[in-house]
Amino acid sequence: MDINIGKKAAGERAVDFLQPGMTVGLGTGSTAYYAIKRIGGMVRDGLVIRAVATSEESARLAELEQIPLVPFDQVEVIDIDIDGADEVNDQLQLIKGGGGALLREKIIAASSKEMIVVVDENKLVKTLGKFPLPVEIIPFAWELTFRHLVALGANPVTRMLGNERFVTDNGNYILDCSFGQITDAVELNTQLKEIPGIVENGLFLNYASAVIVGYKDGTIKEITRPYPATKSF
Ligand SMILES: O=C[C@H](O)[C@H](O)[C@H](O)COP(=O)(O)O
Repeated sequence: MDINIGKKAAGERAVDFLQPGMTVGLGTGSTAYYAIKRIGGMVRDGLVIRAVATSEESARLAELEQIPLVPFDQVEVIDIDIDGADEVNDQLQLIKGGGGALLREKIIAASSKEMIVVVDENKLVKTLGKFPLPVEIIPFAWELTFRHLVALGANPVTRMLGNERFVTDNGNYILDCSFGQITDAVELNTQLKEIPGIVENGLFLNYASAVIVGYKDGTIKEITRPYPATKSF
């Protein structure tokens, strides 16, 4: 229960940065949930914004909350993206995709002027890699992609949902990859991008503009990037 106090504090605080007229990216997961819920309350109280969702799950929540959604292809730029993370290091590099939403999350983060990451205190790490890195792969020849990842030392495990393979919103599979401590995330990201069959991986290296950390006593800490995020597309 305590953990949700931190998630709620962080998720709700991020919403303070919204301004009327903005286009907002709605993240996925149990922390972004609190941001979406608060945005919903503000919209019902008269705040005019429009939003794009990073997953079907977040789109459903936004609809319940009466937040106006626009299809991503009708949006040129997103003002603020509020999203969670599975791990954050002190360079504001992230692992994301614990909920399987990494591909749309990365597309939306890359299209956003600001990405505010909301996490509870347990997500802060010195070195990325304790949380297995989610890698989204296309079903075609997935065994071959799996073998490429084994050769890279990824120890991949196919994500399951009950007895079936987990399938993303994009119709793909997820391999959860344990590389051990990821000391050079930039190099790993480059290596993963060279493997055919990988659609995207959960390393978000230059996206977060700020991280809001929520603690179990309800306090928050805001960490801003000392230099502007440079996004590579
Ligand atoms: O695919 C899911 C997303 O990347 C989530 O934002 C991430 O897993 C963090 O989720 P939560 O806030 O539930 O820990």
